[in-house]
Amino acid sequence: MDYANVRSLEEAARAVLDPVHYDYFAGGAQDEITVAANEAAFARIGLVPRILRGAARPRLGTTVLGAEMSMPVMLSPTAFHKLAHPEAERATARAAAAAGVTMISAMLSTVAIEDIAAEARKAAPGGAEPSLWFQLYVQPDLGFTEAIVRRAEAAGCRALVVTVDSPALGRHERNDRNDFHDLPPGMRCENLRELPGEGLRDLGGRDSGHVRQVVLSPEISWDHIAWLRQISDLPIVLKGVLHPRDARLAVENGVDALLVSNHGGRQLDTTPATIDRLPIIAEAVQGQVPLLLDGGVRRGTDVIKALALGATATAIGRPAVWGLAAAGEAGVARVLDLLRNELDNALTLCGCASPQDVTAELLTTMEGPHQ
Ligand SMILES: Cc1cc2nc3c(=O)[nH]c(=O)nc-3n(C[C@H](O)[C@H](O)[C@H](O)COP(=O)(O)O)c2cc1C
Ligand SMILES: O=C(O)C(=O)c1ccccc1
Repeated sequence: MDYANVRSLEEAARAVLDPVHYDYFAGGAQDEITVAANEAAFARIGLVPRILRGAARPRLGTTVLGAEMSMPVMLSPTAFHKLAHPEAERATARAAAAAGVTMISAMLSTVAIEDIAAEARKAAPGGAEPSLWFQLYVQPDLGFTEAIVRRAEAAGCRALVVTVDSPALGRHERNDRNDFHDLPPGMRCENLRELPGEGLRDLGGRDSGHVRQVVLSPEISWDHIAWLRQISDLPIVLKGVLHPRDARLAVENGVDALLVSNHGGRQLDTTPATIDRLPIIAEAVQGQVPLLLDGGVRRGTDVIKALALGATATAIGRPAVWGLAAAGEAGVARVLDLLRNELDNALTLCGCASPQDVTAELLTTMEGPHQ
C-alpha cells in the first residue's frame, strides 16, 4: 500500500467516499476556524533537537491508567464508521488491537460494543487483552446511561471517556447544505437499540437505534460525574476540557484523566487549538492526573510537541477514518504504522530514548529571533 503519509490517506478517502459523507467526517462547526487552527498551531511550534546523547533506538511504549500502549497514540472516538467502510468499527478495532493501540469506542458506533470488543480480542497479538475504552454521552435518562455503562463494562472496556463538550450539537453547515442529518437506511447506532427516544415511543422500541434518539443535554453537570463514580469502578476520563478551572474541578471531583480536546473543531467554533491550551491545563493539574490531547495530530512531530507540553499520550480522530475509508482494516493499520514510524524517527532525531524522555527544552516558536 503506497501511502506516504496521513495526508495521502485523506486524499484516497476523499476519492472513494460519498461527498456528503466526506463532508460529515472532514467538517467542523460553522467557519471551521478551530478545525484549521488545530493543525496550524502544531506548525507554529519548532523542535530543537539535542545531539550526541547516545540515546540509541527509542522505545515507544507508554502506560495510561494501567493500559499498556505500544505508542503514545490512541484512537479518539468517532461516530458512524459504517459510512466509511462496510466492516465499520469491526475493522477499526482489529487494526487498533493488532497494533497495541487503545481504541476509544464511540457510543454512536454502527457496530455494537460487544461485537467491537470481540473483534479486538481476535486481533490482539498472542491472546493479550486488547485495550478498549468506551466513550459516553451521559443521557438524562440515567436508567439508559447505567445500562450502557454496564454493557461497556461487561464487554471488557477499561475506562469511561465522558464527552463533556457537547451540551448541544455544534452547527455543521456542511451537513445542513447537504441535508445530512441521519444515517442512511440499514445503518443504526447499535448501542442505542432499546433506548426510548422522543417521538419514537409509538414504535415501542422495535425500530430503535436512530441517532436522533441521543440527547446532548445542557443539563448534564458535575453531579452526573459524581453519580457515574458511584455506579462504576472504571476510571473516568473527561473529554473536551479546555478551561484550567474545569481541569482543577475535574481533579477535585475525582476524575482519573483529562482529554484536552475541542472535538476536532466540531463543537464550539473559534475555540483555540488544543496544543495551545495544553500548557495552561498542565499548569492547572500539576501532574495529579494524566493528560491526553487530540485535535490536528497528523505527524510524529505533533506527538512529540504534545508530550513536551505535558501530555502523556495523544489521540487521532479523522486520520483513522481516512484509513478506514481508503482501505478498511489495512488502511487503519497503515495510519498507525505511519505515525509509529514517524514518531520513532522524530524521537531519534531529537535524541530521545523514549516518550518519557521528551521535555519542553526541545521546543521553541518557529518565528525568530529566538532568545
Ligand atoms: C467524524 C467524527 C465523528 C466524531 N464523533 C465523536 C463522538 O461520537 N464522540 C466524541 O466524543 N467525539 C467525536 N468526535 C471527536 C473526536 O473524538 C476527536 O475529538 C477529534 O476528531 C480530534 O480531532 P482530529 O480529527 O483532528 O484528530 C468525532 C470526530 C469526527 C471527525
Ligand atoms: O459527529 C460528531 O462529532 C459527534 O460527536 C456526533 C454527536 C451527535 C450525533 C452524531 C455525531
